Amino acid sequence: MNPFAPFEVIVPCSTANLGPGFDSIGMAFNRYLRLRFSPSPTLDIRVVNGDAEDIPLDERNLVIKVMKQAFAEADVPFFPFALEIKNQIPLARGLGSSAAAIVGGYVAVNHMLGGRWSKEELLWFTTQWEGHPDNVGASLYGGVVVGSWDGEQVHIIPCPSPSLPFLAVIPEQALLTEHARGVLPDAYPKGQAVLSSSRANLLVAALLQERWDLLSVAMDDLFHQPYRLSLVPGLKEAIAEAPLHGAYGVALSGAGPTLLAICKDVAEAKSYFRNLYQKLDIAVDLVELAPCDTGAVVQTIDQVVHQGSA
Ligand SMILES: Nc1ncnc2c1ncn2[C@@H]1O[C@H](COP(=O)(O)OP(=O)(O)O)[C@@H](O)[C@H]1O
Ligand SMILES: N[C@@H](CCOP(=O)(O)O)C(=O)O
Repeated sequence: MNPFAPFEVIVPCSTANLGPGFDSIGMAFNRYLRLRFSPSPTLDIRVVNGDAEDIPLDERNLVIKVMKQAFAEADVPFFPFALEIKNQIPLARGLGSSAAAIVGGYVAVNHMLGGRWSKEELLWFTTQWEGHPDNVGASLYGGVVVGSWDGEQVHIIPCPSPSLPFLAVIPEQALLTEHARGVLPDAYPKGQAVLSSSRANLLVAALLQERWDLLSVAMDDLFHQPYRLSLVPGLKEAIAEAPLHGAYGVALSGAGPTLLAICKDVAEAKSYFRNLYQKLDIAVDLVELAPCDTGAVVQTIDQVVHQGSA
């Protein structure tokens, strides 16, 4: 058994895409995955509370798979420990639960190994695992991130979060990201790609210049949302109607089925979404979220350690 002082990794959830920023833009919010590690002679995984009832409590657990890979990258043999999972991030709803687990696993190994990896290296490892930098970038850095990954190199620019109310509309039915990526085309007609890319550019400029009036146009996407409409009841109506009912803009959160509304009047938006999903006979949680501007942290008994050297 390798001795280490007990510690906790705290990782924020994330939304990805914000519409046309597909696989590129992410944003962190104040719902967290907490992983508490302590020494143990055997691998002992417990879910203390929260949304993690369906996850395996053995070596098939995503956090453990990621940690084994991280130890292998570091050329250090894996050793057992006790892990308590407290999870506020709903699973398979488009709020980056898997990215949080991946970031949490790498950050934990980095801490156990004395912080050998920089933040950029942690971003590279976690992006390679997830296949896109939007969720892992947000969970690692916090705030809004704009990034790019070509399969070899990853670049992320963290930007400030908008000071606006955010509303997550979280349906009870799960949707695995793998399934929602499977419905996307392999190629796009030029006009469609150019228009969607121009909206992504407009979105970044609108966020930086606080041009909230442009969000409904700038969040209109042609890369993924049209193909996911059939998997997400309510998405089509919400895109057309929510900007008339308290939202500056609305998008599918990640691969869905959660919708994320950036609000000018959160009470009006809540009332709109409540009515919409009542008509569709789908149970939803309406959750107000606040931006999380710090990414993953490690907390020991007496200190908070921000991850990776800058
Ligand atoms: N805390 C966790 N511990 C272990 N596995 C997790 C954890 N969080 C998520 N997962 C795994 O990730 C899956 C969901 O990932 P995904 O389909 O990408 O959805 P999302 O990331 O949008 O929540 C879960 O079904 C589970 O297998
Ligand atoms: N860009 C990805 C984001 C997936 O996010 P998740 O939270 O649903 O895993 C995509 O749109 O597929």
